[in-house]
Amino acid sequence: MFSPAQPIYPVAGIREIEHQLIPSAKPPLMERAGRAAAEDAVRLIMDRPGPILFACGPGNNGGDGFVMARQLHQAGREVIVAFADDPAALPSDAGKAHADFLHAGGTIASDLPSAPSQGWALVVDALFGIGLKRKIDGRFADWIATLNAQPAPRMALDVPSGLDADTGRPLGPCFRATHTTTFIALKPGLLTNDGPDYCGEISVQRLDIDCPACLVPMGHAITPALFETCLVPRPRNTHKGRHGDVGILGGDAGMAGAALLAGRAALWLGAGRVYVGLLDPKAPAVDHAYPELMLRNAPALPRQLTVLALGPGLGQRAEAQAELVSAIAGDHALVLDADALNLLAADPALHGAVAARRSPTVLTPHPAEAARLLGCSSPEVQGDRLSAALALASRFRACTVLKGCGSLIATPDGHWYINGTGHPGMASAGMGDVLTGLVASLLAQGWAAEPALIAAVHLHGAAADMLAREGVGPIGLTAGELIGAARRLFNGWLAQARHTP
Ligand SMILES: NC(=O)C1=CN([C@@H]2O[C@H](COP(=O)(O)OP(=O)(O)OC[C@H]3O[C@@H](n4cnc5c(N)ncnc54)[C@H](O)[C@@H]3O)[C@@H](O)[C@H]2O)[C@@H](O)CC1
Ligand SMILES: [K+]
Repeated sequence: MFSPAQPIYPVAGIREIEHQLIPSAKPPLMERAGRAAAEDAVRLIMDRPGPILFACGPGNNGGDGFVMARQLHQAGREVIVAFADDPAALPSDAGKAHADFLHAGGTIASDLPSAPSQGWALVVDALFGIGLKRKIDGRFADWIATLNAQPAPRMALDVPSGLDADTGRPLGPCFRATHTTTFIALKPGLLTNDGPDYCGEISVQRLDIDCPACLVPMGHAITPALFETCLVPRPRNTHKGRHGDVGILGGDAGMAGAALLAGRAALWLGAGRVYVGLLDPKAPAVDHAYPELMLRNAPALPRQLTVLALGPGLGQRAEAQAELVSAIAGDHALVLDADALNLLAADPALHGAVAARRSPTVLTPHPAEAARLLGCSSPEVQGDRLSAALALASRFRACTVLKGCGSLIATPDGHWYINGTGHPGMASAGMGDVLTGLVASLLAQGWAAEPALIAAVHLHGAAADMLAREGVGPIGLTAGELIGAARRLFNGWLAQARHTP
């Protein structure tokens, strides 16, 4: 069985849940959070000897730290708590947690003590959570530097201090956790941008609450459960005409490989027929390594296609621009990638035509392409990846993936998803072309755009992860190698899926 897709709430959504639940929750949410974190800590450090160091901040995140420290102290662990603010200024629940810790016999230091000779068993960051308002500086910045330098497992409560929980952007100095225990639900910033580098392994402690209907749009972390209903075996009585005709259009001089990679990915994931239209007039007429691909000069590409993917190796010559105009006008499903996106960005007159298409459109920009389409800079896109993906999906009425660490998928209806598969070895040429081929293939086989894009993005990363486990990568993994792994994995998913007739 596939594990269920976990909900993700932006900070405003978590605040709404807290607002609804905190007044009546028994035991209080902070008590539950601290206890759950203490259980995670025990699992994490098992028999590792030595004291546990806590750095507690001036808000409720600090309160979680006091509860957790009290739990571990009462369980017989040596805990050292650093807290340098005025206890009277703590919010009420945190003030109570502070008092309870002292009452249980705990002691509090006003600065981080020097490391014990045998080292800390664990360091716990309870400085700031979702209440972070600005860059951390001064004493807290010094504390974070000291904590990050400890050769011990490092655990963050709720969010690594310094990380923006919505965007995954460190606002300045940031705790670098090896484990993050997050409360109530995942937040987008833990999963995208720099978030994964700062969070380490993440565990979600729901605190036994039922998330009430939340006013803020909610996303999901992708698992195959999201597209399981599309993983349907083929009838035995079938033929290639029922599994879609894919056209890949691109491959200008020197870039034929990009289009060929996309074509092979489409074929190996099950498309019925794959045509590759190449803009380079001197392009070969056959791919001898993969003769199943039907190569054409771009003008001779059949136009009666189920899906056209425009972009891999396309270049930006006038011919490419003309292909973009005609592709947008076609009534097939359309995937726009790479230079097709750059050409679209440069011609705002086409934007309305994309949004008005009746057949599904999928956009696959990386941050620089997204920035061109939105008329802003890449750092602005990276500064709020979720908003950028949602804006593109809405503006072009197209399912959109904003690629990069924690790829974000947004739909025109405002649904969004974050992908957790993949690794840094995928930062290499041709990976995007393969993704384009995978999504085109699923569209060709009748998948709706939303599950097709979710599945292709998840599969793309999961195939890379599988190869890395087998020793192929992370470093040195090539895009071509990914295609066979994606095929293997996808067939495994098909075999695993529960089929409701
Ligand atoms: N309210 C509750 O009962 C619960 C709260 N929870 C915890 O509480 C956290 C949120 O608590 P808060 O809203 O109090 O927020 P935080 O504890 O994250 O931080 C808020 C405090 O830090 C200050 N601050 C923010 N940025 C700063 C900076 N850069 N430098 C110096 N000071 C800064 C604020 O002025 C405020 O005093 C969650 O992340 C979670 O850990 C959980 O225990 C669940 C229950
Ligand atoms: K924290």
